[in-house]
Amino acid sequence: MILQKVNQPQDLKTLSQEELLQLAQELRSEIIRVCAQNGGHLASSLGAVELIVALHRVFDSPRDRLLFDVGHQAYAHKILTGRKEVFHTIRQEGGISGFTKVSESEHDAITVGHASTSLANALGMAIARDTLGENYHIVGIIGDGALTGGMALAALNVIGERKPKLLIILNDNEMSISENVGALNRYFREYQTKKWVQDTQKWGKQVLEGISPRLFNLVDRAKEAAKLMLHQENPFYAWGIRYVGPVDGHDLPGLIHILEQIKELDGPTLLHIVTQKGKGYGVAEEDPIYWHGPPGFNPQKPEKVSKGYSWSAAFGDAVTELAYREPRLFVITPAMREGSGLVKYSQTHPERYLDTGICEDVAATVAAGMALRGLKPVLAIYSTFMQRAYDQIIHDIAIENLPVVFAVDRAGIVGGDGATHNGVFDIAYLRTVPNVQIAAPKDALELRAMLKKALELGGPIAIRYPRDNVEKAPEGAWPEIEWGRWEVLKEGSKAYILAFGKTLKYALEAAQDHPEIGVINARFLKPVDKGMLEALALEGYKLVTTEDHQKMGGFGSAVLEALNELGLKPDIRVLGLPDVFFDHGSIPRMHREAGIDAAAIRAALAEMGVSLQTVG
Ligand SMILES: CC(=O)c1sc(CCOP(=O)(O)OP(=O)(O)O)c(C)[n+]1Cc1cnc(C)nc1N
Ligand SMILES: [Mg+2]
Repeated sequence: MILQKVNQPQDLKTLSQEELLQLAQELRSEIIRVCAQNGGHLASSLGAVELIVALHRVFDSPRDRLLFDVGHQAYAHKILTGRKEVFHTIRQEGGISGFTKVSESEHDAITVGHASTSLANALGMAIARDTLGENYHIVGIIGDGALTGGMALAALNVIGERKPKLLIILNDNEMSISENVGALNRYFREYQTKKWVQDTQKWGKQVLEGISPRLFNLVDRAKEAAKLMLHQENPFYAWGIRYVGPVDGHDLPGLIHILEQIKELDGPTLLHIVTQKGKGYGVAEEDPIYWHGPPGFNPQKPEKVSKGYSWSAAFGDAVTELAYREPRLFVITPAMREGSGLVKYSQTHPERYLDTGICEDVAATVAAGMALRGLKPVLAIYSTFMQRAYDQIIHDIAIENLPVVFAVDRAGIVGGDGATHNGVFDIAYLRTVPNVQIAAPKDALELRAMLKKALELGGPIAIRYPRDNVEKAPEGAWPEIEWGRWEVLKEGSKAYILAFGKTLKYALEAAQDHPEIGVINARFLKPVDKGMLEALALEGYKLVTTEDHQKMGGFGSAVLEALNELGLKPDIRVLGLPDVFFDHGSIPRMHREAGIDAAAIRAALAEMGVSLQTVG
């Protein structure tokens, strides 16, 4: 086993070419083994194995800085940089992160999880290096999906002008999570579709002329392509960036050779490598979408597993049905078709579906444009990724009170993806924006009711739901909902728990068998239901709010502000996530630690003197 001899990157310097090739295979086996037990970003990491071996062979981490965009493809990097003994803990409770993380290793140049940040970060590092008169290499490794992000494209614009010595590696596997989208992606597909360009170049014109005019034309196209390959129209040249490629991203000796050739070039160089997502593992090569981030599996007999009926599926079913009833409905996703439950919708309503690529800011303002011109856009977006569209929500949507519905998925702590992916700020950052309303359904039926009503009401409305399974709503069910009104789920004689989303189950659990404790489905978070709140306070009930969101600025804050406006001071406790980041791990454990679960609710009630007699 070569891997046994490798503990740090410098151990690669003495390996022979055969040993490096063997090492790549061993890395692949280890990534498959660990992803089989833990789940994780399998296909992306398999596709980057040769690249990472070549990088650590040619460059000297941690002196040289390797910046992995998104950081989900860096499993081989983690193994090669002193973490092979703990790699089996990846994404697990107390284990290493599934992304690169500065605080985890000196070899991790950036802490990531959100896409498209590596190039701006690399530019900043290059400026720091040059300003301080230091001398080391900086390499930004970015996928074709991440390159659809505005941050990445804008960074290229600055890099091309400032021209620091910087290597950018475009890892192009034609995939984001779904198939990749965008004009740049199309450019690379059309003009460097490797096979026919290489074939025609190989055959030569005279051979083809003798065969048939059709093939002759093929050569002309190849000539055209060659002209493009000579960068006549290559966009990177417009950005002032040297373009090298495309090259085979799995040809380890070739990669090492070319990296050694271009390593010392001055100014910014982009090396375009073409890889296969899932390389080296059949099922992942065949279906890089499912195997982008699978749950655990049997490595000898890998099979797709159903993760149950999720809130995302409930949303997808709802908009798919709604689109037949509402011809102006248009659904937008920023590169999260599968994650947002939109595969079926994209097939049944392709003419009213847009995947913008990984650019939430663009997606939000496209929705604004649609709304300004008579459509009813629904932007399907994860809470954490909606952070990228904050100014667009304010500036392009809320000021004019445009009818845009935000279907906010993954609201709350998400588990394995950790701090970069938790959806725990959206209530706070949306609540402060005038005209924006925020709702949280308790089940799939209520989600349908809210979606339908939101499209009728108009204005910017966020409907948020957690990463969780939910009971499927009957097809065709479109219940009404009293907009803005909370719902009493259980009467109480002394206290009420105000909850929504995942914490509703904690509230019902805390109140179970306790007649003195009532539960309210506080399904409208902005505006809160002041009428019901006033009645509860005036009748002297003790109140507990609980939310899977930062306490600061969350739902509980909204309730306190409303009580203050009402001039009421009931005995109340606000439970929410403390002012820290929650890393990857078990959601129930984090909820317990954060003090938002049933035990915490009961403790808060006891502390307010509500004795819990158990009945029944
Ligand atoms: C992990 C995660 O959240 C990923 S990985 C990924 C595809 C990246 O494609 P790329 O071509 O860059 O890499 P590849 O997988 O090797 O093909 C997306 C869209 N996401 C979700 C996502 C959405 N939006 C933002 C801002 N960041 C992230 N990370
Ligand atoms: Mg890709």
